Amino acid sequence: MEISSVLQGGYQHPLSRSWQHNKTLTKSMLMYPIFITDDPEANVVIQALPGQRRWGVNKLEEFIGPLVKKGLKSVILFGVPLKCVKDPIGTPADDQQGPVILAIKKLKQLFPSLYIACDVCLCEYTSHGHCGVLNEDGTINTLPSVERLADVALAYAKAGADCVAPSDMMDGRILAIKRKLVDSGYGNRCTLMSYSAKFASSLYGPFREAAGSAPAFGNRKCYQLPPGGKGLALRAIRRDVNEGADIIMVKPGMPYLDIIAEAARIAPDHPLAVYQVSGEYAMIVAGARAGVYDLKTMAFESTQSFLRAGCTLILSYFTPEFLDWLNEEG
Ligand SMILES: NCc1[nH]cc(CCC(=O)O)c1CC(=O)O
Ligand SMILES: [Zn+2]
Ligand SMILES: [Zn+2]
Repeated sequence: MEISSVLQGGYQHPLSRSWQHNKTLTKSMLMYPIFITDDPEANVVIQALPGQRRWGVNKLEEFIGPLVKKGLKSVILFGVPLKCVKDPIGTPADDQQGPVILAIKKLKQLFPSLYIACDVCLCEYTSHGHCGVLNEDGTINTLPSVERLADVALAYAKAGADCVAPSDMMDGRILAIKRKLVDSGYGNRCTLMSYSAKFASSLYGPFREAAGSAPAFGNRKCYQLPPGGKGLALRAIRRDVNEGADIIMVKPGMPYLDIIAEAARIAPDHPLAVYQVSGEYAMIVAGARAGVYDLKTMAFESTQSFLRAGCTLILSYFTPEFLDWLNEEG
């Protein structure tokens, strides 16, 4: 055999195997998505998302405390308002007594060093369930949409959020949010993470059940990207870089690894996040339950693929499991 044919000597030991990884998963790369509802005592199982719950503000200490002890570094909050009155402009999104703003303040007080990101969107708060403000004919009205999103983002920043993350996909919202943060003195106090390449995916189903955010009519195809639209995704990433995003995100993860790799190439100077979304998580859990693979092995394989493609940050519902699994790995 030719000398150059022999590769196996380079990964014969667990340690030398680990040196072959471009990057190895660490706890600081994980951001945990959590659902906060407006019953302060809530601790409610979400059927569609095995192992995940809707939490009330008064339960955050018992929920998050043990995870922080295990090394949890960051969370991203999603509001699930069940009691509020929704309206066409999503007024409850920045209600000072709403679940997200109360949760930011509570978490900051309980866990001062926990990094708190907030999803910024209107769909959980609008009567029509769309992510922006609409014209009479049901199309998106862009300018009031981005104005409203910027107000919501600023309200979260003022409440103490370390990061605001708009997931709405309205045109121009990164610029509008960045400008508002800067003009209000939060430009150096709050990260702007853009869901830049967010595709119109089948994999958001469990989330929409969890958050009660399915659109009342139509779909999100006029703002979320077509799954085959690589060029459009790259334009959206370049645009958001130019508009002032601090972190770029690709979403979902596993079916879009090529987009992650392209994003790492065209935005090499920005941290790159991936959202392993609700449907990916549910699919991985269901596969393990059906005996297709071992859950832990598959979950690690999924994150290895994200890191290999170029991610620096992973939003995952597996975060609590990874904290345990990474402790076992030593
Ligand atoms: N703007 C709403 C939003 N923010 C995050 C997700 C998906 C997250 C997940 O599936 O885990 C969605 C769903 C959607 O756009 O319909
Ligand atoms: Zn939305
Ligand atoms: Zn969202």
